[in-house]
Amino acid sequence: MYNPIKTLKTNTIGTLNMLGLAKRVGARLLLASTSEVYGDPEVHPQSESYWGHVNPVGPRACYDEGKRVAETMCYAYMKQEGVEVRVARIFNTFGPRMHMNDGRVVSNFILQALQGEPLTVYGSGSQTRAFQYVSDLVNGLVALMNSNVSSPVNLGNPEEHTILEFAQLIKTLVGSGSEIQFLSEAQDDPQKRKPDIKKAKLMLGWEPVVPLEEGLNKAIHYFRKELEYQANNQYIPKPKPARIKKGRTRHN
Ligand SMILES: O=c1ccn([C@@H]2O[C@H](COP(=O)(O)OP(=O)(O)O[C@H]3OC[C@@H](O)[C@H](O)[C@H]3O)[C@@H](O)[C@H]2O)c(=O)[nH]1
Repeated sequence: MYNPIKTLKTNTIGTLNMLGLAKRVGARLLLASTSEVYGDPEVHPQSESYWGHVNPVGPRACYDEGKRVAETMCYAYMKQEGVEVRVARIFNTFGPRMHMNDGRVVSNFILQALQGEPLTVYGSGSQTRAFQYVSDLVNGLVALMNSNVSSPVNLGNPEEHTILEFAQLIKTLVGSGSEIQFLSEAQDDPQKRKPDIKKAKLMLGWEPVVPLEEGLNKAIHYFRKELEYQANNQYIPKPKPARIKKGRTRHN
């Protein structure tokens, strides 16, 4: 996490401000919550009824606990002030126009594979994740906002992969000769993660439709173009014009 305190402030004070605004103008508020509320789960797959297993003082805590309290605040404002809330628990999502350096596994592996650098697997790579394409998420969020479901809903793709399998898949799709490099395990890294999406299917009529490889090919295409663009548009600073001194004009 780049800035834990800012992350915590955004998730707590930011959500509080938005809830106050929603109350004042009578708006329905969408909270982009996260699968991180389940922490390193003891239940698999994770359904919305699971309370989670988060280390409150670990390195992920500012994000995880920040989102957990954001959910708490939503339901306090709903019950006490009548604010309408919709809470999406979003699982790992990717697609074109994601930030190249956001540090998550999809962007890291694609960039590394395209640049011929080693793909950095944290730990043994046996931990699992389920990756969702961005347009599926957007459709789920629209369906949620248009529904009358005020309790939390998982939005994710339930197709589960180990991180090592995922590294190999990216290498194949990119056609890359990069090696796989094993680095030390990230502290408190969830070992398994897969959404139970029964609730979204039943109550929103929603499920992901974009196959993983199709989505990854679109993301790879985007990253390739971005790298080409950056290589062709290096910023070359122009020499500054000479500074003209203010003050009395000198007459020599
Ligand atoms: O270079 C990398 C980056 C990540 N990883 C591993 O890949 C897995 C996925 O890590 P990511 O950083 O992409 O993100 P996570 O899945 O842990 O959480 C992310 O997606 C789900 C959302 O709910 C969270 O809000 C978001 O932070 C982890 O096990 C991580 O250790 C690597 O092995 N190498």
